[in-house]
Amino acid sequence: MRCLVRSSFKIRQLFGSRDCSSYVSRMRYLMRLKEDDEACLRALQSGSVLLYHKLAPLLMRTERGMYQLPALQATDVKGILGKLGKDEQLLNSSVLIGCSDDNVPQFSLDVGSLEQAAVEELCGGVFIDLRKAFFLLKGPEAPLVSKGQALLRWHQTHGFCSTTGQPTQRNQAGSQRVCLANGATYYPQMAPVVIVLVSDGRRCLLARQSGFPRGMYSALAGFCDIGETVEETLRREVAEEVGLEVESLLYSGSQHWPFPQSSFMVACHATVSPDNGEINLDGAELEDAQWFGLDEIEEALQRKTPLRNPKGESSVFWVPPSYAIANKLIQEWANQQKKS
Ligand SMILES: NC(=O)c1ccc[n+]([C@@H]2O[C@H](COP(=O)([O-])OP(=O)(O)OC[C@H]3O[C@@H](n4cnc5c(N)ncnc54)[C@H](O)[C@@H]3O)[C@@H](O)[C@H]2O)c1
Ligand SMILES: [Mg+2]
Repeated sequence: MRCLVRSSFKIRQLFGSRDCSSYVSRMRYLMRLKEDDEACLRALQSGSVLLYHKLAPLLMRTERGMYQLPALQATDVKGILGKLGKDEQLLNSSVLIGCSDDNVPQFSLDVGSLEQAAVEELCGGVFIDLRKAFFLLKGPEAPLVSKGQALLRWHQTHGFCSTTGQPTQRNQAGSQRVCLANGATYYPQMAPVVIVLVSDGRRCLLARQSGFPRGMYSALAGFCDIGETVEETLRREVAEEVGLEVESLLYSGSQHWPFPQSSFMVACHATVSPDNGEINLDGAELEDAQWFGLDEIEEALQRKTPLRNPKGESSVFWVPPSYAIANKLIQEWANQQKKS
């Protein structure tokens, strides 16, 4: 199996236009905040805070009917806590998630212990389940909100050491937890997943699980087994799910995917021989898998929202929306086909 990586091209494309010195200073600043609890606590006082209620992020509706993240500062959050008669110390349980381009440290905080409606009223926003919120936000706000939720979720589910059973204690940034009994350090985790768009040179292969929304087909995906390389997972998943033997692969990009929990999606293109393209479906995981030609794919890519039949279900073929890395793979394949 051949493995091709468009490395130098990719690196220039991703980072070429950035102001390198300010990027480096921002990353060094974040690094320091992860290591220095007091510096992180000070940074929090002048930082921006994304609020969540039981892991649902707070969004604001704009005058044009769109949604965005409210620009809350730490002082705003203290004001809200004060008005609700709650201890300002709750702010200190915020976790560090990044630093904006204009050097403002960004945190996320779950206020699930407060009354949801009261917080919404004071903020002029609404807490929306991430599955919906993710698709309502534009640009870098969607990955930021999913990162904030992923880190909060990890803390909520890793309060105890799996060896001693004793409580673990977080650092101020929330980048790690330590067991006070045996000193074991735990770091936030993502589960690696390979997502692959298989092509036979003329058509691409998309599949659907029974739980997908009606009519939606996506690229094949699968979790990496422990000890596997990306290449091995890709080859195994394609063999398991559709019974095909991959001949070559090409890395495309990656994405943090928050559903159902944090996955690290590694996206690739792969080819199979057109002479051995007969699909042999694993019915336990997939409901259907089909080869699609360029015309069908282009039509599906142009469908912004799926068409609905009178029962409210989509009856046509459509593909995941632009935020999903599956969409990027399908788009790349279509562009490549049009060139050749
Ligand atoms: N962002 C995108 O464009 C996109 C597109 C398709 C799928 N996905 C995501 O890819 C992920 C994996 O796809 P899949 O469901 O086909 O995987 P899969 O083919 O590996 O099948 C899932 C099964 O794998 C097992 N499994 C092994 N390790 C696991 C782990 N760490 N967490 C959960 N289950 C594990 C479970 O038995 C589970 O039922 C899904 O979470 C899905 O949301 C993302
Ligand atoms: Mg799968």
